[in-house]
Amino acid sequence: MQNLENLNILSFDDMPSPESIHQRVPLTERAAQVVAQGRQDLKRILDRQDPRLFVVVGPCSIHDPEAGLEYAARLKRLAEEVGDTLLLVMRVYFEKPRTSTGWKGFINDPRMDDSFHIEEGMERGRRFLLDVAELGLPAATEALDPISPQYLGDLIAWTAIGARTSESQTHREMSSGLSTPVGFKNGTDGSLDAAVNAILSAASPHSFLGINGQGRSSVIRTRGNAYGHLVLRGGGGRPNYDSVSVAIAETALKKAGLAQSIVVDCSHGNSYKKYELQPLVLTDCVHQVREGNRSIVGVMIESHLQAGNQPIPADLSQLKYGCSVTDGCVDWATTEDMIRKAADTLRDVLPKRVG
Ligand SMILES: O=C[C@H](O)[C@H](O)COP(=O)(O)O
Ligand SMILES: C=C(OP(=O)(O)O)C(=O)O
Repeated sequence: MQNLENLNILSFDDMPSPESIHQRVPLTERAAQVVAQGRQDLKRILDRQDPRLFVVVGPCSIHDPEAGLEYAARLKRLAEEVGDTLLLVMRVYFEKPRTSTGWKGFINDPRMDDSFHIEEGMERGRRFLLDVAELGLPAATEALDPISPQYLGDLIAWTAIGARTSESQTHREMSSGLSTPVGFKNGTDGSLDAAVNAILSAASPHSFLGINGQGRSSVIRTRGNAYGHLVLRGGGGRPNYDSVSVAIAETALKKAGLAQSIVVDCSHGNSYKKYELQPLVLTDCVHQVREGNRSIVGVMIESHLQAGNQPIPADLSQLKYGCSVTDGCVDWATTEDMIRKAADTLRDVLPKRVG
């Protein structure tokens, strides 16, 4: 008989179960407390019980845990300084959705040499998230592979579904079972429909295929996630952070019967992918809030120790320390300046937003 299946599959390599990766990198009491507090703070912001804005800030992707942890330590100090006004959540993005091809992130290829040691990436990714939580910082990530949350979900406080996957049923189903608030990005063409429909879909219970903690194929049945919200990231050649675009997004949410909760991504389409424009986007959003906007609950900034980005060299010893290998980022000095200015501008007005 002819072989008819797996014709394009080279191999099936064993992957440790979520349970065994948890055993190798166990959650600590301190980390659990930080994650739980982060999630609760975010939910209270989304429920308008906490007047602060949340700021998802950090590298476009983590490729070097050492530089990532240096960044996290600096961010923790800044988080303490502005914590009365802004809740800082570190971007810890390990899974990169690509427009066509390219490095797909630290979990997929932790050695950045096309060796694709996913088992190693998952364990080292979990260790990094644990270190960030131990430092006292909540973490945000993009959930791309629907199996990954079983490995990492206990260490995440906020989840993004990206512009390329907000329309995907698989990602909506997964989001309906996630333990964190989930921000759905508008499409790469700038349209809002997919994200609005995603929030509605993820709020409902779903049953779908996945794996359990032992790595066994399972039918997963979810409760639905009540904390879906919209992330405006621009697209289709134009930004959508301005007050008119925000008002249009508010109307779309209202029409769908959803809470008017919006996060503005200062990067991507909102800065025409020019990282150095992010401070201008943030300033604009902060002024909208100062002038009475009530729907903007958070912002996102792509930031690293050093400005810009770099291609991945064949000789990895040539990598510039603390510089993104995916999208361009603002540097640390600019990040501090952006966040301090936002906190100073909003300190006296945010308390009036609650209630
Ligand atoms: O944030 C990251 C990128 O914008 C996203 O992964 C797409 O990247 P690419 O267009 O370089 O593939
Ligand atoms: C991939 C990202 O963004 P988007 O989905 O908006 O392109 C990202 O934030 O890393």
